[in-house]
Amino acid sequence: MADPVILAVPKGRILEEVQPLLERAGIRPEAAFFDEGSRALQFKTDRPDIELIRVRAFDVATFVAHGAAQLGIVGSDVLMEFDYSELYAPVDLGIGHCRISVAEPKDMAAGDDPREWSHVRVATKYPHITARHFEARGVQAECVKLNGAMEIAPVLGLAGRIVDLVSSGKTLKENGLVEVEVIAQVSARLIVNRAAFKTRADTLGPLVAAFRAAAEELRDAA
Ligand SMILES: Nc1ncnc2c1ncn2[C@@H]1O[C@H](COP(=O)(O)OP(=O)(O)OP(=O)(O)O)[C@@H](O)[C@H]1O
Ligand SMILES: O=P(O)(O)OC[C@H]1O[C@H](OP(=O)(O)OP(=O)(O)O)[C@H](O)[C@@H]1O
Repeated sequence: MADPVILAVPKGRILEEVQPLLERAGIRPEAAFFDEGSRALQFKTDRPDIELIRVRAFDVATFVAHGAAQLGIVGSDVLMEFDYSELYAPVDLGIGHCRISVAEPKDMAAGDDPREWSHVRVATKYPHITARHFEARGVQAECVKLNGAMEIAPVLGLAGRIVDLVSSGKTLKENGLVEVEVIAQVSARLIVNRAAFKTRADTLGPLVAAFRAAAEELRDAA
């Protein structure tokens, strides 16, 4: 039998929303997959032709782009940041909804007009998205790359503004920040390695179709 297809899934907050999607797509992972306490990284499913790996969100795209995994589930924020030509993103899965935004301290926003910015210093996990956004606006942007907890940067003077994901707005609020510009809406996508999509079309074609149908069913049920 051919090697199993590897589906890369991000650990963390998306995992909960992935569960009904996998179920509807007809893939039942072994129990340890949904156990956040499990230290295993690779998991079997009830289908001998499909295995799962659980990796960091940004790394899902890397595994699939290099063909180490053939399929992945990843936020469109990650695809916007890396722009991998080896990836094909055929299905919007309708989960992991949030937006990527510019935020600044509440006090600063009171007397600030983003249309008047000429230079900004921004703390972010997304330096490429940030650079592209401000370049298109004709604003000179200096990025400080962080891997998390961007919200603490303005109060400590690391950068006046941040670019980060916002969903309920709770994280911004609790850190005295307000959203001043929305850069893009974000949701999770199914990604496929382009070369594998050709060489393993018999397995990957039906799987892409199953995820498309599962996402539509969940959208209709919502
Ligand atoms: N507040 C949110 N609401 C909805 N979706 C989100 C939210 N935050 C992140 N996401 C989505 O989930 C993905 C993973 O985000 P998460 O915050 O779990 O990553 P992380 O904890 O920074 O990852 P890691 O620490 O593993 O690198 C993001 O790429 C994004 O698409
Ligand atoms: O608007 P909210 O609903 O508050 O969500 C926004 C927060 O969610 C994400 O972080 P997450 O909780 O995934 O934590 P992490 O990035 O620190 O892992 C994001 O980086 C924000 O900090």
